Amino acid sequence: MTHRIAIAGSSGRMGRMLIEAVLAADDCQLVAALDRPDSPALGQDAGAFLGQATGVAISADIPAALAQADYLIDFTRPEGTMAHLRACRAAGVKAVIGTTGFSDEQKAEIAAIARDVAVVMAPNMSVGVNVVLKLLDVAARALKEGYDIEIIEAHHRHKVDAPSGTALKMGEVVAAALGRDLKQCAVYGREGVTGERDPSTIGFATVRGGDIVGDHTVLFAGTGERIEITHKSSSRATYAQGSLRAVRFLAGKACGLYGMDHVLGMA
Ligand SMILES: NC(=O)C1=CN([C@@H]2O[C@H](COP(=O)(O)OP(=O)(O)OC[C@H]3O[C@@H](n4cnc5c(N)ncnc54)[C@H](OP(=O)(O)O)[C@@H]3O)[C@@H](O)[C@H]2O)C=CC1
Ligand SMILES: O=C(O)C1=N[C@H](C(=O)O)C[C@H](O)C1
Repeated sequence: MTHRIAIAGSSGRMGRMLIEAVLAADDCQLVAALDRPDSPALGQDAGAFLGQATGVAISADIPAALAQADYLIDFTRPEGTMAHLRACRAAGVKAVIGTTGFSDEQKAEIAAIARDVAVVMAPNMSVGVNVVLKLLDVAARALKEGYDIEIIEAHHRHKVDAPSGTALKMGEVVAAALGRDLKQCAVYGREGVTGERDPSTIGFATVRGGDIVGDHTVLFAGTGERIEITHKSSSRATYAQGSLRAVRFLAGKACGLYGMDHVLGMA
């Protein structure tokens, strides 16, 4: 079976990685590449950055792109993803969403759209991070008492949202395992005279610099010992390969909102 794929944000860091992965996959066909209406890349061949002619020109015409596609893979920004998803619902095109930084209202709208069309959404498509999420559930349940929990993430200088979607997901997993609500217990940075640490909190620290692809550590700090569970990405190819696994998973689904835990058989 050939999966006909449109890529949104095709000139972005992930967009390019996805185009390369789709072109290399025997069971996938690149049928459209989208960018913003003011992008200087419009009209260029989607494979130009690889020195490859694909015959697919980068365009801003969302309905025309989706008319040729069975799937859209979207790593853009929340407002872009929402516009693309509404068009996916209208066109009956399944979606893989990697974008992070959605508001609660946007997440609710995505869930509503997924009642009509199948969607995989995950803040991190790598197999490794999704295994780490399972490890965190086990660790948090075992370390319920006497351990302070801090989540530290580091990314490249171009990242616009903080904490990362992955760090927030890690916080949600840990909070759920402890029976806490992340919205009530998260502390996003500290400054000045903060007072002693409240043991019921989950702290977040964000580092931005250079070309760091994506590092995440969850620290369980007790008395006399500490446990650190760390994942480090050294290539965006893992996110692209995870996205193609999500496309193949969606082939068998008509509607519903799924995560990478479903795709990887770990739900
Ligand atoms: N789930 C996962 O595994 C991963 C998720 N991400 C997430 O993916 C997203 C993109 O990351 P990255 O590729 O590094 O970002 P880039 O900034 O490199 O690329 C974003 C692309 O989306 C386009 N874009 C921006 N805003 C809009 C819009 N409103 N409508 C349509 N297109 C738009 C950009 O165009 P222009 O340049 O013209 O603005 C660009 O082509 C981020 O949210 C990031 O956190 C990243 C890696 C892995
Ligand atoms: O913007 C990035 O680069 C990344 N974003 C995702 C996130 O916010 O968690 C995933 C990965 O860490 C890379």
